[in-house]
Amino acid sequence: MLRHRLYITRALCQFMACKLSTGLFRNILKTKHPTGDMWYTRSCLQSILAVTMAPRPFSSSQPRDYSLPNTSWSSEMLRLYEHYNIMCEVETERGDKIKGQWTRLPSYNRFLKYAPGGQYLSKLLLAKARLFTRNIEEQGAGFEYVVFENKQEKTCVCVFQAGHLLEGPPGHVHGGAIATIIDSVTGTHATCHSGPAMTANLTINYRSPIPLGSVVLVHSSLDKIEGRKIFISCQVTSSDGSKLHTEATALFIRLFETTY
Ligand SMILES: CCCCC/C=C\C/C=C\C/C=C\C/C=C\CCCC(=O)SCCNC(=O)CCNC(=O)[C@H](O)C(C)(C)COP(=O)(O)OP(=O)(O)OC[C@H]1O[C@@H](n2cnc3c(N)ncnc32)[C@H](O)[C@@H]1OP(=O)(O)O
Repeated sequence: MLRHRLYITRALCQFMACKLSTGLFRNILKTKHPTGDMWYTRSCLQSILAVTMAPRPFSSSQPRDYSLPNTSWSSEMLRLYEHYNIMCEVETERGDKIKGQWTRLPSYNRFLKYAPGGQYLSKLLLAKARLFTRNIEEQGAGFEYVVFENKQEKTCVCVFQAGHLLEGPPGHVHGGAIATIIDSVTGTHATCHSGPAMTANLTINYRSPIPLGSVVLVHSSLDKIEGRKIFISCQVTSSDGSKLHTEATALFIRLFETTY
C-alpha cells in the first residue's frame, strides 16, 4: 500500500516537473537569438542548463548507477575498483570514517527530458536519449567503467573494461571507442571541476592497441584553465601502468560563467 502511494507521488512529481520544464523550454526557445542561430547559442544553452541543472548531473539515483560493480566485471576490474574505492574513505586515529582524497563519481544520468539540440528527433525518441557510453543494456558488452576524482591533485582516473561490442581490429578495441572513453572521462573531469563544458578539441595518439576485454586505466590531468578554456591531458595505460596505449590532449569550453 505504502509502495503504491510512493509510486503515485513519484509519478505526480515527475509529471509536474516535466510540464514545468517543457513550458520553460518553450518560452526560452521562442526567444530568437540576434544571430538567428537560436538552437545552439551559449546563452540559450546556459539558460536551459541553469533552470534544469538543479540536481548535479552525477547522481547515484535515477535510473541506475552504472559505475557500481556488476557480474560482468573481471577480477582485475574489481581489484582496481576496490583499490580506488578504499581511498574514498579513511579512518582517523579515533576510528571515525572521513572522506578520503578520492571520490567515486556515480554515473552521469541525463538530466534533461527534452533538449533543444534534438530538434529533428520526435519527443518520443528524444525522451529515450541516453549517454552514448551507457546505451548498451547487456552488462559487459560495451563500456564498463567507473571514474574516481582526486580534487586536490586535479586528476581523475577511470577503470575501463572494454566489451566485445567495441571491437575494431580483430581482438582489439576500436579507435573510436577509445576516443569515446577519453572524451567521456576528460569531459566528466572538466564538468566536475568547472560545471558543464563541451569538447572543442580532442587530439589523440594511439601508441599500442588495447586487447578486447582487457582492463585499462584512463588517467586525466587538468593542466590549466584560461577563462572558459579547460586544458586536460590524458593517458590510457595497462592496468599495472607499464604500457602506454593512448595519449591525448583535450580542450573543453565551459558553458556557464560561474563555476560550481
Ligand atoms: C548540449 C550541451 C551539453 C553540455 C554538457 C553538459 C553537461 C554534461 C554533464 C556531464 C558530463 C558527463 C559526462 C561527459 C561525457 C561526455 C562528454 C562529451 C562531451 C562532448 O562530446 S561535447 C560534443 C562535441 N562537441 C561539440 O559539439 C562542440 C561544438 N562546438 C561548440 O558548440 C562551440 O564551438 C563551443 C561551445 C565549444 C565554443 O563556442 P562558444 O561560442 O561558447 O565560445 P567561443 O567560440 O567564443 O570560444 C571561446 C574560446 O575558446 C576558443 N576555442 C573555441 N573552440 C576552440 C578550438 N576548437 N580550438 C581552440 N580554441 C577554441 C576560442 O578561440 C575562444 O578563445 P578566446 O576567449 O581566447 O578568444
